[in-house]
Amino acid sequence: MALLSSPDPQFLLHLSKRKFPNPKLLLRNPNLRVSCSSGQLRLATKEAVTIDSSQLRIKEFLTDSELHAAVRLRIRTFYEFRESYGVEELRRSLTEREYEGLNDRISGKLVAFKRVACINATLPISGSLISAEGLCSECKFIEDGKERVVVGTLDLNQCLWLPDELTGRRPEVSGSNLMRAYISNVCVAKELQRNGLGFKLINKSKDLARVWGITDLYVHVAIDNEGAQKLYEKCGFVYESEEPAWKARFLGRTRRFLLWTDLKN
Ligand SMILES: CC(=O)SCCNC(=O)CCNC(=O)[C@H](O)C(C)(C)COP(=O)(O)OP(=O)(O)OC[C@H]1O[C@@H](n2cnc3c(N)ncnc32)[C@H](O)[C@@H]1OP(=O)(O)O
Repeated sequence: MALLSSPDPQFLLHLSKRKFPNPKLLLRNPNLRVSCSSGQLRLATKEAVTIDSSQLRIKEFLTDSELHAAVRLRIRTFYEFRESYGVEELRRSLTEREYEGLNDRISGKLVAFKRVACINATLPISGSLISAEGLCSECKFIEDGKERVVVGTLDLNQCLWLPDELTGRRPEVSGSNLMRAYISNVCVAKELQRNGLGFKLINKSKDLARVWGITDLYVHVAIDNEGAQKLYEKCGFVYESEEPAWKARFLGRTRRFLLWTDLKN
């Protein structure tokens, strides 16, 4: 199998014009789509949306409507739905369940969480974003009478551990002084990935964590999610531990790494 981590579009176009005997290509460039039928490699460039950085806002959510939009982005990113009878109902119930859970964590109803913030990256519906119709209709919200779209989101959780996840070792917990936090639910709209949004969101969460007095920040990542691992590595996270295979099997999911970064400096 050919493994291309940064395929050159010209090279792929060249390949696509030829019969390719066994074109099993594993592509990791999110802006390229490759399909293959009867030995013919087909290449399509996904509609890439560029960002006007001057319009980008990254901050903790303010309104209920924005929180709903952030949850819709999560459901859209983390679940794959096949269009079929009842799929809308399923989407709605997942969204409601996630919204209620997040709202409970943020409003302090769950004692295991000392403090939780949902940090969103948002853009106005204008310019090149208009071409991302699905994203705009699903993830829009109103702010000061104007429509904006949640294009990236994550949670910052100040707590000892997250349910069903590995627990960080640092810092040792003394008294009620909880200086450990975890980032979770990191996602960027697929139309806008590789524009630096993930990096900016993580940096924003580090800033907020410092304001909260956090010294040790953690994130869990599936061992096969290379894109996210590279992002966390770029943001200064390093390996601390990994989930045992039996536990991942028991929970019916891919094994996770636990990554750590020091916020003391
Ligand atoms: C705790 C958790 O939530 S783990 C789950 C993480 N979330 C997901 O997997 C959901 C689906 N994926 C996504 O939403 C996005 O791809 C994210 C959040 C992983 C990355 O967001 P993006 O905005 O695309 O990342 P961003 O553009 O900031 O990339 C920063 C760096 O991360 C690395 N990176 C990001 N995506 C990839 C990728 N697909 N392949 C390789 N490297 C990648 C690169 O080093 C990149 O720097 P570069 O562009 O200068 O090379």
